[in-house]
Amino acid sequence: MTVAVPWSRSEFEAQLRDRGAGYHIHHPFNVKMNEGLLREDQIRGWVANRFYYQVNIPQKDGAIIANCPDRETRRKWVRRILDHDGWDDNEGGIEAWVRLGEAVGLAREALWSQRHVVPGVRFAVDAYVNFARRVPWQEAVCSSLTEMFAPKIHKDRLANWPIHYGWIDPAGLQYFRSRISLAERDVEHGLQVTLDHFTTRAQQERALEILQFKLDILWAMLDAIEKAYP
Ligand SMILES: O=C(O)c1cc(C(=O)O)c2c(n1)C(=O)C(=O)c1cc(C(=O)O)[nH]c1-2
Repeated sequence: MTVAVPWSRSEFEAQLRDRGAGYHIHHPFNVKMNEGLLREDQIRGWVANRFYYQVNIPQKDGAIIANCPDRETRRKWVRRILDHDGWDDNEGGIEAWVRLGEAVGLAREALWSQRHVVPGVRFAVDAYVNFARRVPWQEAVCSSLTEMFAPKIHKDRLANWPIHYGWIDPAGLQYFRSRISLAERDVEHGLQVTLDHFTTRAQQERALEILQFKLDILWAMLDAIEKAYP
């Protein structure tokens, strides 16, 4: 039996980055959003449904920490929880998302009630959190690497929403602005863990499968949102 040679670190990273072709930036609903083709109720539907992702991210990151015996990793990973939940005077990403909601005409209570969250979005997000709970922490870290592709999607929104959606107060877009540098920092750490841990060719291929699983979660969310707001 021949055993495939592992990819070099840089080739492995290139393979991971190639998976960006399947990122939800290319989903028809996101393409329409970016081109200014969505109605107000469709934008509101997306914001209300994505809130379910936002509020679950800290629980997902808490699950990774709960499974991780390495103090150095935990010291870095815990920042992600604070980024979303906030601390002291920093209101955090979840509150910034609520402000985005208000800017598109959704009451704070409408977001927090989660009454607009459709089943497909709930199932997809829950699958992500449950994955992080049950797999080795390095695999859960790997699943966060869709964030490699997120700065571009945030930048697109910052560039295009003010042009196409004049009815949205640009101050509401602060969440997207804040995520660009945070995502870059997160990816640097997540990639380092992934490149260090998945070293045999079989493990590297497993990492690509994990990344695809996460890409599918994001894609399935937009499928469900697109269907709910035709
Ligand atoms: O708006 C987006 O398209 C998008 C995508 C992703 C992603 O790729 O998972 C994240 C975010 N935003 C985001 O804001 C965020 O905080 C975040 C955390 C994570 C993660 O997997 O830990 N992904 C993402």
